[in-house]
Amino acid sequence: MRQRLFIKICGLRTERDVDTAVEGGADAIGFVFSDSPRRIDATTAAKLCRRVPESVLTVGVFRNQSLRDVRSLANIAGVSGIQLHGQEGRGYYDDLAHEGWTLIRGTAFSDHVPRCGEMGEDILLLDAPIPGSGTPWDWTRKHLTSPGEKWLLAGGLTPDNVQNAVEVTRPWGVDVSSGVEQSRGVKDPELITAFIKAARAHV
Ligand SMILES: O=C(O)c1ccccc1N[C@@H]1O[C@H](COP(=O)(O)O)[C@@H](O)[C@H]1O
Repeated sequence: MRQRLFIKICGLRTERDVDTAVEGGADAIGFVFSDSPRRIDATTAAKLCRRVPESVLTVGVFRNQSLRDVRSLANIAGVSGIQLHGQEGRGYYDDLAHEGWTLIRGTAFSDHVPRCGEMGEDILLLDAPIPGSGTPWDWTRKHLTSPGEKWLLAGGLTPDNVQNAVEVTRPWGVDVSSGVEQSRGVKDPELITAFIKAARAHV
């Protein structure tokens, strides 16, 4: 039997959107703490995190920020996971290891398929070159090499294409931001619900 697909909804900023994702069955939700139209301050994220059951992973998303800022913002928000989406090196991951966070490494897909765990991450996220842009990459090339067990497909996913994307690439999970928005940075609850339903409808 096929394993349950892990679903992360990223770039949340309101109580309504957090509740919709959790009630819809998301396994993880993301808060963006780097430059982005979805950026949220850590105090607001902390209030939102308090609405989320422990079974749902709360993730702070960072990009080329200092370790000091990452630790500080993640602690204030009270997230359980840290997603690094820049050029953070192995030493950066080593510094964060053993501090109790689930570490997600976001990286653009290229001809060299990275392996989950090679930088010390718990989950690998394969994305388009510009994260959060809503641009899909050529998923059909992924199957040339498997990136390992725990990897998330991301980049331009929508309620309309996620089922096909999952069937083609067979990821451990999926991550979406733009594809569940009514305008840049503004989530659409109906699209969040539709995305989760469509992602879980794969065969
Ligand atoms: O969403 C952002 O603005 C963002 C900023 C900095 C790093 C990562 C960001 N988002 C991540 O991008 C992917 C895919 O997004 P999309 O569905 O193509 O819009 C997702 O994993 C977000 O975590």
